[in-house]
Amino acid sequence: MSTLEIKNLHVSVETADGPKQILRGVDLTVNSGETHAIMGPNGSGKSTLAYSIAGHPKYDVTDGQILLDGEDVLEMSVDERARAGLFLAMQYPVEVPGVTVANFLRTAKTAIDGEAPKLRTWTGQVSEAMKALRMDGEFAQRNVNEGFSGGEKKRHEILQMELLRPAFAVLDETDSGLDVDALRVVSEGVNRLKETSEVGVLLITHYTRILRYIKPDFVHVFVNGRVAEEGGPELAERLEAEGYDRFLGAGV
Ligand SMILES: Nc1ncnc2c1ncn2[C@@H]1O[C@H](COP(=O)(O)OP(=O)(O)OP(=O)(O)O)[C@@H](O)[C@H]1O
Repeated sequence: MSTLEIKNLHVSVETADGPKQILRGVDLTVNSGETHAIMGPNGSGKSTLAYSIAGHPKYDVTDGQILLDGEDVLEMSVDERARAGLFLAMQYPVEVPGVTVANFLRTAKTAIDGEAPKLRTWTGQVSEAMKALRMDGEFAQRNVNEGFSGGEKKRHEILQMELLRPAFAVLDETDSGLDVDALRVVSEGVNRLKETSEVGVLLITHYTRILRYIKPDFVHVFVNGRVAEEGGPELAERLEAEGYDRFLGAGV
């Protein structure tokens, strides 16, 4: 069993007006096999947490710790974090012109495992995962995210996750922009990984609809760079019914 611990995390970002403090003391522990939903109003710092875990250079950790089984994640480079088992499905996946999906996936798998996967087994795994995600086979020959629709980009993020089989996956608004069918297909992908591995999931979302497919064990409400409230799945239902007014008025 693995544990991802976030302790008293403070993060600032460099802006045109100087550094801006975004995270102001986040504490969160995710164990293998658990699913944690992170909800909260726009601008409360959810993506900042995701990028800080992944190691985006724009985000400066000014205090606190991120530990993976006691190892200091903040000392690791981005690729070391990926090899250690951390995965981020991005809110806005970037285009990589000139690199096909097939090449990208195989290169990532090779970098993470330290050896190239056996071609025949790998090709079979990729086409099976693509089929399960209702992705046309020709996708493998397209350049990463180039001309992909919003839904196709999100499916591609989940395809990577299924094939790379991380210890911890952070899904940053993977549900946004998906139609109902795509939402179900993407959720099934996450659930397949949950059923066949001990993955711990941090699911950033604005909507409870994805939580009907991917059942969270815990829900955390982010407000103004901190966790303002924590609870079980019922908390998500309450937020949907009541909104965030009670937090915003309280000056948390
Ligand atoms: N590079 C940056 N330059 C300036 N401000 C930034 C930058 N990155 C983040 N911020 C600011 O930090 C705050 C938190 O942003 P973040 O994207 O983490 O919030 P969020 O909770 O994910 O929001 P949303 O729900 O709208 O996606 C916002 O006010 C945002 O404008």
